[in-house]
Amino acid sequence: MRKIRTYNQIASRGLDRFSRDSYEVSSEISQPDAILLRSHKLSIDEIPQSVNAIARAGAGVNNIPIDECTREGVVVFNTPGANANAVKELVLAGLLLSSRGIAEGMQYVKGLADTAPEQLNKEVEKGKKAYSGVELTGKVLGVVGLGAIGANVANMALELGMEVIGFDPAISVEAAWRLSSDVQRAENLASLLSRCDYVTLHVPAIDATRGMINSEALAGAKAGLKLLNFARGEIVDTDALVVALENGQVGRYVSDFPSQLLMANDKVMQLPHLGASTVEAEENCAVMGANQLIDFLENGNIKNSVNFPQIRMERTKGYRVTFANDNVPKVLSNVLALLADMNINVIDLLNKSRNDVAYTILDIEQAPDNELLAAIANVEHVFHVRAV
Ligand SMILES: NC(=O)C1=CN([C@@H]2O[C@H](COP(=O)(O)OP(=O)(O)OC[C@H]3O[C@@H](n4cnc5c(N)ncnc54)[C@H](O)[C@@H]3O)[C@@H](O)[C@H]2O)C=CC1
Ligand SMILES: O=C(O)C(=O)COP(=O)(O)O
Repeated sequence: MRKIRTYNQIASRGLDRFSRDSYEVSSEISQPDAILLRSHKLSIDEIPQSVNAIARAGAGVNNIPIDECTREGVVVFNTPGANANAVKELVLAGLLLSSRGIAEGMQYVKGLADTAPEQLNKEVEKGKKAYSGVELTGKVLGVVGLGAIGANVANMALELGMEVIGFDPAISVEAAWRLSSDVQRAENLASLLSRCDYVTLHVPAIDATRGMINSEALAGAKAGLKLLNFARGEIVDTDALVVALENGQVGRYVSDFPSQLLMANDKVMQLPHLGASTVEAEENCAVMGANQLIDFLENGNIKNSVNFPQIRMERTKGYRVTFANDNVPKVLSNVLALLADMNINVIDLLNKSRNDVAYTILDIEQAPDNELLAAIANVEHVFHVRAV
């Protein structure tokens, strides 16, 4: 019986992927084979030795201690694109909320609850001028990060009649294919900020992006910028934002990562972290995360990992062993020499690497015993071995 420890609310369509005959799935398990989670901030102490893999049902993996996981041979997955449409639709809401007096107007109408029915229409007409706004069509939108979400947002904005400028120094080939050729390319963040009425952020929280929207960046922005942050709170330097809101450099800030510092600011609209909270996105992410875990636990295959190479080997016959090692010469040949010494025949093997990590799937003729697994683990530079 394999064990899956869950954190957060994972959609049941995903959990149902684990057959009850072979898996125990619960938020109470103490020695799991794998972890399935969403935004829970996972500390290294919550990852016992028994864990071989962690799947993030979502995009951002800044809640997982990836470097430590890699060192322990723990494969970390995410579910690229599975919630991109949900975020795109909330960004559309953010664009509208920052342009029209929707939230404030609703608040105003609620305040008229005690108005006499025959007076209501008159009061509404009297007050409405305070809530008029501007249209999106013809305005310039800057999209920072053109991955699964950013590309979707950029294409949507073109359909709304906006002019779209994108910035992504590391855009992937697939993302570039998804992007309309009408999206203009900014050479750098400063150039994008200086030209846009609206800017929406869709980058991961990594060292290069934390605080990238700082006082210097904001000082170069077009005055009255409407800034949308549905990426991560820490990408925007909140202290700098408070100043920019005060001096009018930023006209509106909409985010689903609320900050205490911005609570009382009338120019700020803060939502709960709702970007991926739709039935569809929650199901897509949970199913994709569960499928990836199952294929890894049962076959050693890796798809959509953020720290291990992509690898897949068809299962034919024999017994499967996988191992991870530092990506240096001679490790594979040393393991094969060891197998030869032990008179163990190899049926098939596949070896892939990514940065400092190499990973091998090995199908052998006889069932691996503890002695064999220990011998492979003892080969210099091997740091994880598993009989699958
Ligand atoms: N609010 C919410 O509920 C959600 C928020 N997110 C956040 O959005 C982020 C993006 O998600 P996806 O588009 O699915 O990821 P993705 O990996 O498809 O796209 C991220 C893009 O950012 C680009 N990038 C990285 N560093 C950059 C930099 N310094 N400047 C400009 N571009 C840079 C990458 O090249 C990549 O194209 C996630 O990492 C997560 O933090 C994701 C899903 C839901
Ligand atoms: O996928 C992401 O990066 C998200 O931010 C979504 O977070 P959630 O799964 O809703 O806690």
